Amino acid sequence: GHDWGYGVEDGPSLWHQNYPIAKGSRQSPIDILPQTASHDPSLGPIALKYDQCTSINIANNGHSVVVEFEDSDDRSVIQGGPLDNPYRLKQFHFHWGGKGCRGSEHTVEGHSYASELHLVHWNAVKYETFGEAATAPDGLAVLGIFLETGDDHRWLHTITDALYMVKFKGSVTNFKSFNPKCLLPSSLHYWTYLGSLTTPPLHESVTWIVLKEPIAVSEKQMSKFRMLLFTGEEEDQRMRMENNFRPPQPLKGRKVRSSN
Ligand SMILES: NS(=O)(=O)c1cccc(F)c1
Ligand SMILES: [Zn+2]
Repeated sequence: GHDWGYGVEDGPSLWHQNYPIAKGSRQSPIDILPQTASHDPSLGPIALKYDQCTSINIANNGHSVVVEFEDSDDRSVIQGGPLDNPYRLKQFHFHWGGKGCRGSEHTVEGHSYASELHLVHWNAVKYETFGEAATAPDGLAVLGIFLETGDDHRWLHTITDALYMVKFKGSVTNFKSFNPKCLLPSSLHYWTYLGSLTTPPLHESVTWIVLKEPIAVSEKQMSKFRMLLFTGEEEDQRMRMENNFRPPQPLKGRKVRSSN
């Protein structure tokens, strides 16, 4: 049922009631301090092999808008950097704020961005299914990309133009042959640390790779995300989908490494 959300009655400060790991030792997101992040020369570049990727659909799951991918083989993977294996692309989704407000999950020296894109990958070398990987300490790798408001993003239109089709919670529509490579910034320099899912069940199974360079999107494009609803078509109380981000969590002694 509806056991968690981002409201006053079910928001991030209450998630620990049903998900005690919310107070765990490797929770996400975090506030990243670039000066404290150690430059690790052993950290190679990340490689994104998305050319054969196959998007399937775009859906409103009541918490975010998600684009799912065909993950029955290694056609689209992230590898290198802190990762020992290639991790298979499963889905991507976004977190954002209200009009003109901040909405990213990770922050950089307390600075938050308008939105944050998460590309979710799983370790299909060691685990049979995404579900199994999602509960393993080295099961998932999530690539985080900051979105800041500025110029129109040429390729984000493909996504924002489809959002009207998935306005209500539970709606899903075809979304074929979208390659998320077009959403990457020019630099793949990153910070990396061991963390968790940023929504329930908050499993501590994520190697986070957060790109330093944000991408620019227009306020108009951001406003289209805010026309999505947390609520279903049948519900009479419409709730605009916005501020669907978890605030930074305690670092608890973790080290953040920098690619360079
Ligand atoms: N926001 S996130 O940590 O990327 C995430 C939350 C829940 C499920 C998932 F696959 C990814
Ligand atoms: Zn996310």
